[in-house]
Amino acid sequence: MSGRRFFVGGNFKMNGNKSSLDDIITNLNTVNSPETDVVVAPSPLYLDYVTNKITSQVKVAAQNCYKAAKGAYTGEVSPAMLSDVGVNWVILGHSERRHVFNESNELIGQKVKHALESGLSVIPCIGEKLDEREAGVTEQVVFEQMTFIKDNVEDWSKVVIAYEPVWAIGTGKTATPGQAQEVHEKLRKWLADNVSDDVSKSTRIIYGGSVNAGNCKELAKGKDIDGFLVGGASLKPEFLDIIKANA
Ligand SMILES: O=C(CO)COP(=O)(O)O
Repeated sequence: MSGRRFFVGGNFKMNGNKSSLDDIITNLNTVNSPETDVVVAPSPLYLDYVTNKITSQVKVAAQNCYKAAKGAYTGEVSPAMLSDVGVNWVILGHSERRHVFNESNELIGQKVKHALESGLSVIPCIGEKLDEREAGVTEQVVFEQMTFIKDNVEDWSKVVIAYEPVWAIGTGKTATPGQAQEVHEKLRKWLADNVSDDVSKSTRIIYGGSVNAGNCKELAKGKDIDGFLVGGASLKPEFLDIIKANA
């Protein structure tokens, strides 16, 4: 056993309203998986709503935040504001932030730094696009993304890395357990070589990209796969099965 607690995140993306969130919360409030960390990330508008209704066994994350505590940044949310409403986790550098909203490695690094300094735990996301995988540069891409993250982290106990190959997100095309494990193993070695053995052994690396109730058990067998970041299936009752994938 690795000693790394299984971790399952649900990224609701820009989905849900009060009524559908109520259904999801009712379902999640039946969760009984004390050995697993469960975190859900609703739209920022509903963070307070979900935080107030969900069982304390499930933590709440933001899907993004800015790199400053306050100021003239129209439309942005700060880590200080998240803490103020009881949200202690944030996803940063998600593929949609990188590729739809053009967030750079530099900006993501700055956000990671500020969020950690503000006391949040972070889930930085990395992953290659299809053309990059086909060109054989997956490692190069994810290692470069990791470098910008690493340079901004002091306390790795507050970091869960999410490997999400862009070509597997929302496409129904999951990485095979072998493909996912291969990259996770390389990322763990990268952590050993570039940070420390301790950090490599203790940091959770979770997989995201079309995870569902049908494929989660096989994926969870990968020795370097410490859980999942789930999109579409986290909005459905099957999310509970994914939470129990390693049981
Ligand atoms: O982007 C994801 C989670 O952050 C994955 O999304 P899907 O599970 O919908 O492919």
